[in-house]
Amino acid sequence: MPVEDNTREIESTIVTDLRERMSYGSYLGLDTLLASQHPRSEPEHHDELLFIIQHQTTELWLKLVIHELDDARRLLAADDLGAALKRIARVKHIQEVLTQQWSVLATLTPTEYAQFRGALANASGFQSAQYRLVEFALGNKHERMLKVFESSPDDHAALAAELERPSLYDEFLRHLARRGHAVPTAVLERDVRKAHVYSEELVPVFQRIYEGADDNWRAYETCEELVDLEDNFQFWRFRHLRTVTRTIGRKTGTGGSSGVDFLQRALDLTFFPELYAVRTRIEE
Ligand code: HEM
Ligand SMILES: N[C@@H](CC(=O)c1ccccc1NC=O)C(=O)O
Repeated sequence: MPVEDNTREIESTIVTDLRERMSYGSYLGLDTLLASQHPRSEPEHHDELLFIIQHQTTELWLKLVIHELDDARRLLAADDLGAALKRIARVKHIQEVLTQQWSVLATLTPTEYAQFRGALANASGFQSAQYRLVEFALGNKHERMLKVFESSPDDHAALAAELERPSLYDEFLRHLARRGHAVPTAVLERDVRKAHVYSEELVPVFQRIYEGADDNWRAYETCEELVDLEDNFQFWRFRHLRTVTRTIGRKTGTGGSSGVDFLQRALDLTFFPELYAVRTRIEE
């Protein structure tokens, strides 16, 4: 039943004196967070705030993705597959939010973007340290990507450390080997500083897991979670590519790349190639 004045009574027990107490804003650090949007266009272009917030929200979610992937790797190394799966499931949901979020930026027309693009100078998403950390954590290592971070020592150090760490896939494959699966030695002893490359000998390992799913349920489930993760990552890359195409066409990127052609080539990259290869071998 709607009340007459259409106003909710503020209950008398509600805490209103926050002088000596921790508040919502102080807990969340909102003074810093909400003072961190600095449009560069002059006079300020209305749509630059959208552009900044779209990137900042992405970076916040990427921070959580890194946190979850770090813990998923720790749990895989401890052979705790069930807990690792929970972390991966959360990452999948974040990826879905990030992919959906492109529709907000798609409200930016090419004309509007052109009016403040100059203010971005040579800044580019290519310089996102957290995005590169996630790519590395998933196994798309590329040492030369570090060069662009030489001017920010903390980011450079974080990426250099990540380059040396086994990826999520490396940890899963090591776990499978400990459980008696015939993961090739060359795969287990690979140089983790390099991108994972397709191993023909690894496919039968997954074939056995898929054929005997009932006996390897957790491993089977993890395989499927990883496929979801890679699919989701590609969906994000695709939406980025389409947004770039509709916003700047075939212009070169502010980061110096060819633009859409460069981004298109990222769609040929794969994190877990054997998990896709095994599908061809599933008996009918
Ligand atoms: C109108 C919006 C956007 C345009 C026109 C655009 C354009 C581009 C272009 C041309 C590149 C290639 C590098 C370069 O030369 O600059 C690039 C890379 C990249 N952008 Fe964007 N971008 C947009 C929005 C975003 C957003 C919202 C994010 C989220 C953080 C983002 C993240 C990235 C990342 C991570 C890369 C590197 C991709 C890779 O290495 O494969 N971009 N972008
Ligand atoms: N590379 C984009 C500029 C851009 O999108 C951007 C600029 C500054 C900070 C983040 C960005 N996002 C993704 O590349 C362009 O060429 O228009």
